[in-house]
Amino acid sequence: MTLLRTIRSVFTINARKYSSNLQTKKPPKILITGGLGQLGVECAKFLRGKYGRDNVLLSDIIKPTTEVFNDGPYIFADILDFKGLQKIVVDHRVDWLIHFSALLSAIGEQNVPLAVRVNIEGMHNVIELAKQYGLRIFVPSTIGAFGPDSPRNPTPNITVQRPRTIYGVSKVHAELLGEYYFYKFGLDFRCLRFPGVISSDPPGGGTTDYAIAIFHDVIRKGRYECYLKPDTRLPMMHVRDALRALSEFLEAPNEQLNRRVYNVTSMSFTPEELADRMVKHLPDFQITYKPDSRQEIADSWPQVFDDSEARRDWNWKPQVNLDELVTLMVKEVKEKITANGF
Ligand SMILES: NC(=O)C1=CN([C@@H]2O[C@H](COP(=O)(O)OP(=O)(O)OC[C@H]3O[C@@H](n4cnc5c(N)ncnc54)[C@H](O)[C@@H]3O)[C@@H](O)[C@H]2O)C=CC1
Ligand SMILES: CC(=O)[C@H](N)C(=O)O
Repeated sequence: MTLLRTIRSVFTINARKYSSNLQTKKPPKILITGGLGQLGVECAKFLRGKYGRDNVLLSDIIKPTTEVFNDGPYIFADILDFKGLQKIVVDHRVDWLIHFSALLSAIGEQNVPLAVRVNIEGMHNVIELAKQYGLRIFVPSTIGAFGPDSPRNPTPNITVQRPRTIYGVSKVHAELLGEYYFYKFGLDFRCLRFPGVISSDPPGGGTTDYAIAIFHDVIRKGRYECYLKPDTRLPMMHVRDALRALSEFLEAPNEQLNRRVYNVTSMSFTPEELADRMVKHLPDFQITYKPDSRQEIADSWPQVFDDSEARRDWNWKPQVNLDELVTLMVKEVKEKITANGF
């Protein structure tokens, strides 16, 4: 059999398996790695609403809160332990893998060897795992996969990628490896490049974290010291849109996808513009600016992200604009502070 025919037949088998799943409405069994970070818990809630509580397995290497533990299945999974991952996929009959484990941009610069292990070695493990067991695999990439040589306003889907953080380098590596496995082995690899994702959960140590921290500090203390300059423009998105993008993209039929890696975004704003919109809800707060090493990272990232290919191929469309994002965040952060003092 020629290589091309082999790839086609792997595809046909996977596509048949999935379309028969859709016809019988058998929901996929989904494993989320790195699930106790900013995105994982919300993602599990969202997907459990869609596919059923027991069909979404949340995993991480840290101990879950009682609330997370009671919310649905949770297991220990270290992405650096290949055999452990194999056992989970077999024991739980996993169909889809959502790979969230990572060290983000700012924290990655503080521990480069660990970022290499988690972001690069970990990626090697999960992609081999997905290939071995015929899983559909989703790996998020980021605006951080671009660098100072990339066009910044707008940044198209295909352009120069020369990031200057280990986080960015590891994400470009993940994108390329995933595309390679797709072409070589027919692996159903899917990847979205997210902008800064905003939610009320604590962020994991990125450059866009200010847009979350500002709500917590202003609501609790009435002031915020921002580590980026007031005019630093970055692409952003509310978590509601991010999870909807992930879910719609995961469900898109293969025939609709011209790429395995897509830019997605909702909006772009600066700290100053965000603070201006917040004043409507929280009139008396102070913001000061004290740029640190994250400024250099932000200055090398896209300012405006071009997601026209995602809009064209699988009908991506954001729903939450800046005013709605501020309204949602004020409400959600207040609720979180009341509930657990965070
Ligand atoms: N939050 C954001 O603004 C954006 C996130 N992304 C991507 O989405 C994914 C999830 O992001 P967040 O939830 O914000 O990250 P996070 O930093 O909040 O969470 C990452 C999780 O990975 C876990 N982890 C670390 N080492 C591990 C290991 N050896 N085995 C298993 N898990 C391990 C950590 O315990 C942590 O819970 C990441 O891949 C990130 O690059 C992409 C763009 C934007
Ligand atoms: C945009 C991201 O990937 C993340 N939030 C970070 O700032 O590192």
